[in-house]
Amino acid sequence: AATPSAANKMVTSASVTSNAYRSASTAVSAATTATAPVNQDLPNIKILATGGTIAGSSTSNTDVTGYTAGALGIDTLINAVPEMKEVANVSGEQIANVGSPDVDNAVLLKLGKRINELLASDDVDGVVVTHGTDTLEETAYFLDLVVKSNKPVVVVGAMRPATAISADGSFNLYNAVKIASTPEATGKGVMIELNDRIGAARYITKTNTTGTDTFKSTEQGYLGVVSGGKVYFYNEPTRKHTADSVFNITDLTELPQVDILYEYQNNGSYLYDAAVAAGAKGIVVAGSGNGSLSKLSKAGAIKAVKAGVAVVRSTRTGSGVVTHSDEDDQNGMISSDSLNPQKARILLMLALTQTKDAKQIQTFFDEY
Ligand SMILES: NC(=O)C[C@H](N)C(=O)O
Repeated sequence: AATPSAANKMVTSASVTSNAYRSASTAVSAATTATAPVNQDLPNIKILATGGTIAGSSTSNTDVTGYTAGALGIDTLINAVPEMKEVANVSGEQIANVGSPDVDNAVLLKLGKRINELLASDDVDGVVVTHGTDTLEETAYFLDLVVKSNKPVVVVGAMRPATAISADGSFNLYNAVKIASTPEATGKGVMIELNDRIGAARYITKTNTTGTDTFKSTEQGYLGVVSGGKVYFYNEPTRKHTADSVFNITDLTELPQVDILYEYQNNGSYLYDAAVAAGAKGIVVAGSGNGSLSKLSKAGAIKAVKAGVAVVRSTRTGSGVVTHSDEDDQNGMISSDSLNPQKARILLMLALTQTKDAKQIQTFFDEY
C-alpha cells in the first residue's frame, strides 16, 4: 500500500494539477486511512481494490487510453476522496492491482472469500470493490452468486484514469460508498455503479469501449440512481443471488475451465475439439441470433457433449433471451436465458462445481 508521501509523489509525478485525485495531497496531510477516527454514527465500509482504470495513471492529463491501469494503491484512492469519510468509516485492502483483463479465477476466489469473511463480521456493514471495467461485470456476477450475505456489495470502476481531466473515478467511488451505506441497498444482490446508475450484476453490461456511460441495462433496467447526493432505488433483481444462492466457494481452490467460442459464418467444429483437447470442462458458445449454430459448429458441440463437456448456447447479439428448445434436450445442451457469454461462463463454472448433469445445469440457468 502507498504511504502518504508515496501517494503524493504518484500524483505529482503524473504532472496533474486538476484531476479526480486533486485532493490527495491535502487529504493525506489531514488524515491517513490508517489513522482516520471512527465515527460510531456512520456505517463501516470496506473498500477492496483490484486495480483497473479507477486506479490508472498517466503522464498526460488528456490521456484516456494509453495509461497504466492499476498503478495507484488503495490508500491513494481513499485519500483522494476525503468526502467519503462524511458518509462512512472507510478502510481499504488491496486484493490485486491489475487491469481487469488479468483478473483470473484465482483473484475471483480470493475476492469472494475475503468478502464473505468481512461481511460475516458485525464490524463491516458493506463492501465496495474497485475494479477495471473491461471484465467488471464478470467479477460482479461471480460475487452475486457466491457472497453469502444480504449486506450491500457495490462494484465500481472508471473509464478515465485518475490523472485525466474530468476523471470519473472519484465520484463513482464516492457514490459507491454512498450506496453501500444506504439501508435500502440491503438484499439487492451485488450492484455495479458507474455514471450515477445502479445496476444489478446479473443484468448490466459494458456496452462501449471508451464512453463514461458504458454500463447499460437496456432490457431489465437499472435498480436505481444516485442523484443530487441521494440514493434512489426503484427496482429489485428477481433472479436468485447472494444469500439465496446455492453456490459455495469456501472450500474451493480452483474453478473448472470454461471457454467461450464465437459463432461466425464458415466456422469449423475444430474449435470445439481444440477447447476439449485443452481441458475445457464447459464451453459457452456466443451463438448467432437466438443462439444458432452452423451445422459444423453444432456437430462440434454435440461431440463435446459426448466427451462429457457441458455446452451452453448464449448469443453474440448483445441482448435478448436464448430460448430453450427440444433440440437442446435431444443434444444434451443448455441455453443461457439472457446471460451474455461472459456471464454464462461464470455461472457455468460454478454450476460445474455442483453437477455435470445438463438438465440440472439448465435449472441453474433458469433460476439465476
Ligand atoms: N476502464 C477500464 O477500467 C479499462 C481497463 N482496461 C480495465 O478493465 O482494467
